[in-house]
Amino acid sequence: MRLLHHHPEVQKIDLYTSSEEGTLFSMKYPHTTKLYDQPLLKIDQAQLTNYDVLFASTPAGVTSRLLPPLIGKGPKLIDLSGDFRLNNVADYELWYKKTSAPIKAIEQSAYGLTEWNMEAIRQADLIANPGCYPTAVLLSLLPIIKERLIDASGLIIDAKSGVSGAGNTPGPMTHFSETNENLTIYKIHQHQHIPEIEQGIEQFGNYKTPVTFTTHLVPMTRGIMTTSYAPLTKGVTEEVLIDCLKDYYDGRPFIRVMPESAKFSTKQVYGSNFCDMHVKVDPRTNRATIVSVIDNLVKGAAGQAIQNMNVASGLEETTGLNQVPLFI
Ligand SMILES: NC(=O)C1=CN([C@@H]2O[C@H](COP(=O)(O)OP(=O)(O)OC[C@H]3O[C@@H](n4cnc5c(N)ncnc54)[C@H](OP(=O)(O)O)[C@@H]3O)[C@@H](O)[C@H]2O)C=CC1
Ligand SMILES: CC(=O)N[C@@H](CCC(=O)OP(=O)(O)O)C(=O)O
Repeated sequence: MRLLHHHPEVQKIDLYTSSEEGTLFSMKYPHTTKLYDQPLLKIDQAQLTNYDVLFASTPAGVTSRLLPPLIGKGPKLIDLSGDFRLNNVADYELWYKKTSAPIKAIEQSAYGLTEWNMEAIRQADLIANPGCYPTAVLLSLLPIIKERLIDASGLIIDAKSGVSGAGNTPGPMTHFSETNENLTIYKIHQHQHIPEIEQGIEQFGNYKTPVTFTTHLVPMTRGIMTTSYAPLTKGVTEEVLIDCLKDYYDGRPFIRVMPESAKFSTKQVYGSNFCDMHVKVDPRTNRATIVSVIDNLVKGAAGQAIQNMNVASGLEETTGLNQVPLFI
C-alpha cells in the first residue's frame, strides 16, 4: 500500500478481504487514516476482472484456486505466495503439503525474479513473485554459478530473517517474548524455499544440484541476510567473482555489488528495493563467502511485485521504487 501510494501511474487502489468485509482499512491500520479510510471489499471473482493489476498476498493454498479462472480475463495477476513458483507439481505437494495449482496455470505463469526473467514477465498474465529467501540467494549466486566460478555441488547457504518474514498472522514463533533476545533456527532441511532455490539454480544458472539451506529468525522487524559458502573453481580469485557480479548487473538499478568495506548489514537496504551483495575469498580454504541483503517486505515481496508490475505494464522498472533506504 505504501509503495503503491507513491507510484505515479497508480490511479486507484481497492482492498479485498476474506474475513473483514466492510471494515475500514484505516480502522485496522490507523497509520493510514485520511489516506485509506475505505472499506475492505469481499472477494468476488467477477469484480476482480475490472482492474489492470491484481496483487494477491495470501497464504499458500489460496491463489491456487482463486487465480486460475482469472488468467487471460484482463488484469495482470501478481501472486506473492508460493502457489505458482514451482514448475513441478509433486515438489509443491511435497514441500508445501497442500494440493497444487492446476499444472496448466503453472505453465502459463512466469517466475518473477525480475533481473533474470524480464521477457517472460513482460508477456505473462500471471507472475509468480519469488519467495523472500530465494530472491536474496539467487540474485547473489546465479552469475557465479552460471559462469562455473564455484563448485555449486558443494553449496551451503545460511539465511537469517527478521520477524516480518513470518507474516501478518501472529504465532508462537513470533510472540515478542519468544523472539526478543533470542535466535532461532527453524525448518532445518524442510524449508519450502529449498526446491525454489534449486529450481532457480537449474533454470537460470544451468546447473542441477541439491543445496543445503538453513534459516534463522533474528529479533528485528525487517531484513534478510543470506551467506553462501562454496568451493572455488581452480584459479578463480575474489576479483574474478566481483567482476562477474558487476558485469551481470551492469545497469540494473536495484543490484548493488558493494566494495570491500568494514560493514555489511541489513539496515543498508531497509525499506528499499535494493539487493546488496558482497564476496570474499578465503585463500586458506579455497572457498568463497557470498553475502546478500534485502528488505524481505520490499525486494523480497511487495517491491519486487511492483517492479514486476512495471515490467509487465511497459513502465520504467524503477517507477515508484526509488526510495532511499531508511538507515536510522
Ligand atoms: N512476509 C514476507 O516477508 C514475505 C511474504 N510473502 C508472501 O506475501 C504474502 C503475504 O504474506 P503474509 O502477510 O505473511 O501472509 P499471511 O499468512 O499473514 O496472510 C495474509 C492475509 O491473507 C488473507 N487470507 C488468509 N486466508 C485467506 C483465504 N483463505 N482466502 C483469502 N484470503 C486469505 C488474510 O487477510 P483477510 O483475513 O483480510 O482475508 C491474511 O491477513 C503471502 O503470499 C506470502 O507468501 C512473500 C515473500 C516474503
Ligand atoms: C521468518 C519466516 O518465518 N519467514 C518465512 C518466509 C516465508 C515467506 O514469506 O515466503 P513465502 O512467500 O514462500 O510464504 C518462512 O521461513 O517460512
